[in-house]
Amino acid sequence: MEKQKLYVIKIGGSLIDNEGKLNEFLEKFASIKAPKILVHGGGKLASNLATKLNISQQMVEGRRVTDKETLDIVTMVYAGKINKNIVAQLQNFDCNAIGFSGADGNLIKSKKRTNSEIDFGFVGDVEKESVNQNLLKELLNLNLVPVFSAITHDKKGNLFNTNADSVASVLAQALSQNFEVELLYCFDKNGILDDINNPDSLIKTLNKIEYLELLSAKKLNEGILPKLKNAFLAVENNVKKVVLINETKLVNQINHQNEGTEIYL
Ligand SMILES: Nc1ncnc2c1ncn2[C@@H]1O[C@H](COP(=O)(O)OP(=O)(O)O)[C@@H](O)[C@H]1O
Ligand SMILES: CC(=O)N[C@@H](CCC(=O)OP(=O)(O)O)C(=O)O
Repeated sequence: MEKQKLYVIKIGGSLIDNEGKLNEFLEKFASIKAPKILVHGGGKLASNLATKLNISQQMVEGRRVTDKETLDIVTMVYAGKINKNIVAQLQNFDCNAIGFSGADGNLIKSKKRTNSEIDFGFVGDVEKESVNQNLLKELLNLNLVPVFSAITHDKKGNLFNTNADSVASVLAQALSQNFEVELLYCFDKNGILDDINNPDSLIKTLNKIEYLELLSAKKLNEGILPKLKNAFLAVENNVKKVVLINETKLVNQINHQNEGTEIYL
């Protein structure tokens, strides 16, 4: 039997930081007819609040080192302010959104990140087995639209900060068992650029070998690193289509006009 199409769509800091652009995006997202899940980051907003509160922040390879104070900030900002605002805006566009952290309904478990030379603190890593896909399927069957922040839990009472690109990837991987999943990473560039300063240098398709070449040529840095790592993990784990696109191109992408960078093995 043919699998039903499902979109897993991830948005990040620069869009969330701009109320007007975010609302435009959410109106387009709400208009997608197929089942869909939204995953949001919000790193910029969390960094701004931390600066105001004089709590210094450190990013390593696109991931935030998260001490207890920072965990409180990201929980409030991601699972609170941003998640609830997005849900309210989607409701305004007649999209029956429901907001979650990974702890809600035990939807996404994570394990403290330990496989690194530095201690990231309260940062949790996720894998496709971490996703409670039975509950997610039930929610989608009810025509609800799950909206995820990147806060997860270990089921021992601890919350963890998880990279939002990783959350989107594992959701897409887990749901690929039952759906034909298209994973879209929406961000502020047109896709992967060969020259970060030239918006016309879009790379339309990227396979693993070309990716490793870009890495060694130092053409990829910081925020794009977790995005690409997770994009490749998704295609390696049966996600049907993975594309990195400009956040203004969502409707074109849904209408099959490929405009960003499509990821291949
Ligand atoms: N080769 C590249 N092509 C596109 N973007 C790149 C590249 N190298 C680095 N980047 C940077 O990665 C950023 C996206 O990562 P990030 O800011 O973390 O996005 P988000 O918050 O949406 O997850 C882009 O805005 C860009 O500055
Ligand atoms: C562990 C870790 O790095 N978590 C991320 C979660 C938010 C995120 O990914 O936000 P963007 O998608 O807007 O970058 C962070 O705190 O920045």
